[in-house]
Amino acid sequence: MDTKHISILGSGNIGLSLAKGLVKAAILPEKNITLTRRNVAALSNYAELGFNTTANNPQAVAQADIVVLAVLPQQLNKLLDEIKPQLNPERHLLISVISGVSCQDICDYLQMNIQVVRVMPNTAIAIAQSMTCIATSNASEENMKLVKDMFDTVGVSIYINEELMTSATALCACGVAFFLRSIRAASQGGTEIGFHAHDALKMAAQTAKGAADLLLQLASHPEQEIDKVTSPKGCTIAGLNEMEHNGFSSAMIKGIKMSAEKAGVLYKED
Ligand SMILES: NC(=O)C1=CN([C@@H]2O[C@H](COP(=O)(O)OP(=O)(O)OC[C@H]3O[C@@H](n4cnc5c(N)ncnc54)[C@H](OP(=O)(O)O)[C@@H]3O)[C@@H](O)[C@H]2O)C=CC1
Ligand SMILES: O=C(O)[C@@H]1CCC=N1
Repeated sequence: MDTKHISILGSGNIGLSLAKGLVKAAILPEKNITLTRRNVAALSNYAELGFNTTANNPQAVAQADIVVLAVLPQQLNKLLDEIKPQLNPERHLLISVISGVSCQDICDYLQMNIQVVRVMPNTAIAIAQSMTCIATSNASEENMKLVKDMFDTVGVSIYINEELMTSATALCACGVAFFLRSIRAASQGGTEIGFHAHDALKMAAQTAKGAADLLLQLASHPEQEIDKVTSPKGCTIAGLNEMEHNGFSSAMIKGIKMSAEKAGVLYKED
């Protein structure tokens, strides 16, 4: 893909994670990536690394083949107003990572039939470990493949129906925070039972990574692996049941449902 130029409009947490991932996976060099934000001074470290940085969105669009929209949902309409004169449906492919905004919402707002691919990565894209969901209502198969190939190099990606995008947001994008909070809680428990905080965090994180890899590498079910840990009358089942009495699974399920509901109204709330 080294002949393409990607402009990421809205280079905050996810936009920068994406840029780092693309470079790390050698999909594109820094010079083929333009990063924008209004406070462009905050991108000075990235300019030093060789990325193009600017606050000028129309100029960034004019340079690009692929335009990534990565602002907050409530910032989108203003951005679309700004770049509309530069957008060319024959040339540009839009990739939107914005939660709660459909491909059709973008075409309707622009009053333009431009190809839009909706992508939901997570921040682990910075280390090529994203779970990325991809959907469209109007992009060509060729462009869908291009986007999937791109995101496959920075983690695992799947196509989903666009109506499941807000669910994917909750499970996979918000999910990073949910699992991190679980690891943090485990480390706090570890400190209470005797480990220094930094040791407890490392031990909890590696334990979580091993547990996830048991599922991914062995293609097994969580309960199958849990059964191997829970010795009869043992300490694991005692701890696990105590957690369940306090609503562990229920809290995670309710949180994911709440996030999915919220993801669905982010754009409309504006
Ligand atoms: N964070 C995550 O894990 C994920 C986020 N998303 C989605 O990605 C989008 C961005 O989220 P996130 O990165 O967390 O948010 P951030 O607030 O970190 O990033 C948004 C960025 O957009 C910039 N921005 C705002 N308006 C403009 C504009 N007109 N032109 C150029 N830049 C602009 C802001 O900088 P400045 O104020 O300087 O302009 C800011 O850096 C959201 O829609 C979110 O739903 C999707 C998947 C995962
Ligand atoms: O919290 C949010 O709204 C964004 C979307 C998914 C992850 N972060």
